[in-house]
Amino acid sequence: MEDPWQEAYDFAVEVARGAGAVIRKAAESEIKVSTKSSTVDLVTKTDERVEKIIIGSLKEQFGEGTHCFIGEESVANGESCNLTDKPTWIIDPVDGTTNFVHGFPFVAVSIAFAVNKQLEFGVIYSCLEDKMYRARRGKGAFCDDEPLAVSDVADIHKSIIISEHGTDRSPEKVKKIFSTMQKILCIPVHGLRGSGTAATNMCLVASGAVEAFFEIGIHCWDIAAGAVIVKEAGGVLLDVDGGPFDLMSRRMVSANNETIARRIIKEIEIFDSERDDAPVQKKKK
Ligand SMILES: O=P(O)(O)O[C@H]1[C@H](O)[C@@H](O)[C@H](O)[C@@H](O)[C@@H]1O
Ligand SMILES: [Mg+2]
Repeated sequence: MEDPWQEAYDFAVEVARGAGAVIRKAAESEIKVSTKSSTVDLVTKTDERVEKIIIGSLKEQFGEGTHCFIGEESVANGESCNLTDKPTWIIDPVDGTTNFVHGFPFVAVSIAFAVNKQLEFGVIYSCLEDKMYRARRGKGAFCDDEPLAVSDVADIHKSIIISEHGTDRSPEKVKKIFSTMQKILCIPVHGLRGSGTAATNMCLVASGAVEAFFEIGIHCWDIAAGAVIVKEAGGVLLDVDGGPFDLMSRRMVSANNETIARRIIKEIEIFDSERDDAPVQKKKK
């Protein structure tokens, strides 16, 4: 078959749009909040409901047996987070749950699709802004129907860099995060930013609004769709140690070009973050 995944890509766009409409509606009512890995790792009924809607629609369309699913809330409820060679959907139903809870206006639905561990496409619907970002491997990145291209800034002094603080507030990690930010700010760069959603941050890199986004502690569902979108917009992805990008490693630098990425990497103070695909019995509580 010439183009085996086009139908799946088109369907993912529609599913993401529908999921975003559910989130927008839920944002109008009272939001009940629970916590997951820490007291600042928030989850709501909407996260769970939207993930069920997305996975339910995908299963109905493509069959249960042939496709695999890695979803943020399913993993939180004990399902496996192993990326195999099978066609696999990687889903963050509400990226930016803290923003959603507080009414901070960046919340995204993130859906990616990988085959043979290679990301084939990514769809990010920034649902409060009503912007649909999408990209297919080898076929370009778009916001709505406009092609996306990363910024052409090569001088770090003329850049805006995004990073986030994550949800692990152990003092030694927070110290490293702030020390890294301080060093980057003092390069100096034009500014540091953060939208509160990794998916949206990657769309900002892809659209040229910022030069880079990096974070340690994110999960595969936060960045899988964004990885395709950044790459197809002409950007680069690297590990925070300068090695190749590894989707399951929970760390990443995405940038408009390698010069900017490597300049940031020089300043990053790396800390441990257990891999998404770490064997379950070895996972720390
Ligand atoms: O939990 P959600 O809102 O899906 O994802 C967020 C991560 O938890 C947080 O660590 C990260 O900083 C934020 O960018 C991300 O999108
Ligand atoms: Mg997320």
